[in-house]
Amino acid sequence: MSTNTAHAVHPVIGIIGGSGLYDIAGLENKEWRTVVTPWGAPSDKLLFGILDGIRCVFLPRHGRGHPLPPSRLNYRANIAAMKIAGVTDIISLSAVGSLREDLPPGHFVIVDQFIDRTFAREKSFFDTGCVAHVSVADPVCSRIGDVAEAKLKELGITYTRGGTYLVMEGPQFSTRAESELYRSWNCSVIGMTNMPEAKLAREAELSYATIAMVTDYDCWHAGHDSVTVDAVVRVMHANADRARSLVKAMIPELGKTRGLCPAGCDRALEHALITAPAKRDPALLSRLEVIAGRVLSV
Ligand SMILES: CSC[C@H]1O[C@H](OP(=O)(O)O)[C@H](O)[C@@H]1O
Ligand SMILES: Nc1ncnc2[nH]cnc12
Repeated sequence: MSTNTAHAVHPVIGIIGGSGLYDIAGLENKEWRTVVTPWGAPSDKLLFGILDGIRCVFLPRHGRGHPLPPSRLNYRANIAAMKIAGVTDIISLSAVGSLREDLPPGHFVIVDQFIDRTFAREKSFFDTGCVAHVSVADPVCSRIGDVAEAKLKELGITYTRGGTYLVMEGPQFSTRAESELYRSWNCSVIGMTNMPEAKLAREAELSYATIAMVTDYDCWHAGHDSVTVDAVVRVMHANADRARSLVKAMIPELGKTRGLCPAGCDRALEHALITAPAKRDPALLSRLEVIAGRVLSV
């Protein structure tokens, strides 16, 4: 890991909790605070606190009590709120269906690719009047993935490093034909939320990684019932303690003072802006300040 102390980063760890994970354990000085963003309201208040001396910020992705479906999440507000809160690194925790025999319920996957099949969501902070194209060739931060892997090993949690997460629109689960199609594409797991979340985190120059927790075999497996919410919730309850232990173990390592992200996540906008300064829309620029002020002000 780079120790470029010329640019010392004191990390603030963001945790986005998915279905079944509406808080995190062990936080001290906890406070739920409203964070206002230029893109509207995030899913809920954010829970600020300290864990092992490291500043942490938790957001329940669907809100406490799960009132929000995947297509109605304000992904831009969620990521902007994390950025405004000073977060540098995001651990995304998600319940997923398995598309592979060797990824049974209870298994954890450190996702490294996505196929984004969502179509009814705002996917960028940028727009007419300020266009940017960031790279998402490697959509997650390998540095966070390395920490996750080391801690999963220490905790004895069965996991797989690497795998493609198919992001569907939902809210209905897949048809069997869709499930088989995604299997033929070599996808590992399926869920409804991590896109555009990961793309937006990249635009906001936040390091982001997904720990996917398998809850079911979707609907393709002849030996298992098709997925239901009951089954997902049952397995998530069993997984939740392990997810909390994992987060608690990752934070001291991720929270160490470091240099710039070796994976480049914190510099994603450096070669991404294309709109000529004279053609930029001042109203959009002022909204973008919290996300891209670092590159827009130079
Ligand atoms: C409750 S099953 C479907 C639901 O669970 C997953 O959410 P998350 O990624 O926030 O854990 C999935 O993507 C669906 O939104
Ligand atoms: N089978 C499945 N499809 C989509 N999202 C899910 N979340 C958990 N299981 C899922």
